[in-house]
Amino acid sequence: MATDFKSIPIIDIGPLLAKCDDPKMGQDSGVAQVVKQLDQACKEAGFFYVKGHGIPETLLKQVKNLTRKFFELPYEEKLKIKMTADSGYRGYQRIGENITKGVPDMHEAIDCYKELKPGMYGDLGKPMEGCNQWPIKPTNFKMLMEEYVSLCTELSRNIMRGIALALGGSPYEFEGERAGNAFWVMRLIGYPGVHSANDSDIPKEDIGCGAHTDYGLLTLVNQDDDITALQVRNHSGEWISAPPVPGTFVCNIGDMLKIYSNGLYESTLHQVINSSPKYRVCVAYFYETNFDTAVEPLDICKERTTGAKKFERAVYGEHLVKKVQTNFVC
Ligand SMILES: N=C(N)NCCCC[C@H](N)C(=O)O
Ligand SMILES: O=C(O)CCC(=O)C(=O)O
Ligand SMILES: [Fe+2]
Repeated sequence: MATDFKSIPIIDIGPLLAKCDDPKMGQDSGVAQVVKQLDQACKEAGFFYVKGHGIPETLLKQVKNLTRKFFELPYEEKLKIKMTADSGYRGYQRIGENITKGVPDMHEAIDCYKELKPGMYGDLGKPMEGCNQWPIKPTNFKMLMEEYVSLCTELSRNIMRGIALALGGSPYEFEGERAGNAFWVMRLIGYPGVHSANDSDIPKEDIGCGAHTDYGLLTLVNQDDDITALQVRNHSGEWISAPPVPGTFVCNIGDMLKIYSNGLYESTLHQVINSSPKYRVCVAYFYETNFDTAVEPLDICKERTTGAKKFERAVYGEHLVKKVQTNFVC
């Protein structure tokens, strides 16, 4: 249950990563320390920063810089990889095309998804079938982003081992049938800065991305180092900023982990408002369950709550498809 947190904790996950391939990791005191911090952060805020994650800061910067370069291209160039339903919702969407709760978001983005082979998940997967659309310019775009995705996937699997322990399970609760073949989403996002009009107008603060929860298990946010724009809602409804902490990821819990944990951990509402004059870039990676997994509260979590299940089972792929089919104006 979210509390009235006023800030978001920073967790050094180094000791967890050092032991995450050891089946006895749960008995290690360094791991136990990290697990305790993860449990507290997931209960209180559903948000935490991670440091000691092993992904080089130079790579974090490179993916943001390439993303920034792409958004600086002329509109016609960006349209070459335009997102459509036929492209499996993969590709470029212009500012205002993504809508959250009926309001256009003031961001542009490239959406990428793990590629699904045709027919792989029958009718369920059909809307998401397609190949990612990578820009031809800059040339190393695809290679760098695919490298980044594979590092984020591995890191997320390891953080989920810690979260599985935090829930009182085995480290492998979120592998095999549940998330052993994890689906992923990556959004390369650009938020224009506020432009005060020349005639002393009060600068208009547009919503970069309206209040929402994320859909899957765990999100890794790699945000620009110099602009505070991400806000997280606490229990009493205040918006708490998640300022950049260079070299870290902001992590948060998605809807599927809320269900698995029977509400012990919540998928916290968050929004983005860029009130700086500068353009802001963010690369968000979403680690999900297997595409066709039917998610329902884990027994260990029901026991730790009231004994009764608080959420009905949900098929991740259905949840995602429902979202993407209503997220866009076109
Ligand atoms: N894959 C994820 N989580 N994307 C988050 C996008 C949030 C905005 C979207 N319009 C919405 O209303 O969900
Ligand atoms: O831009 C950010 O900091 C977060 C973006 C976000 O919440 C999302 O894409 O789901
Ligand atoms: Fe989000």
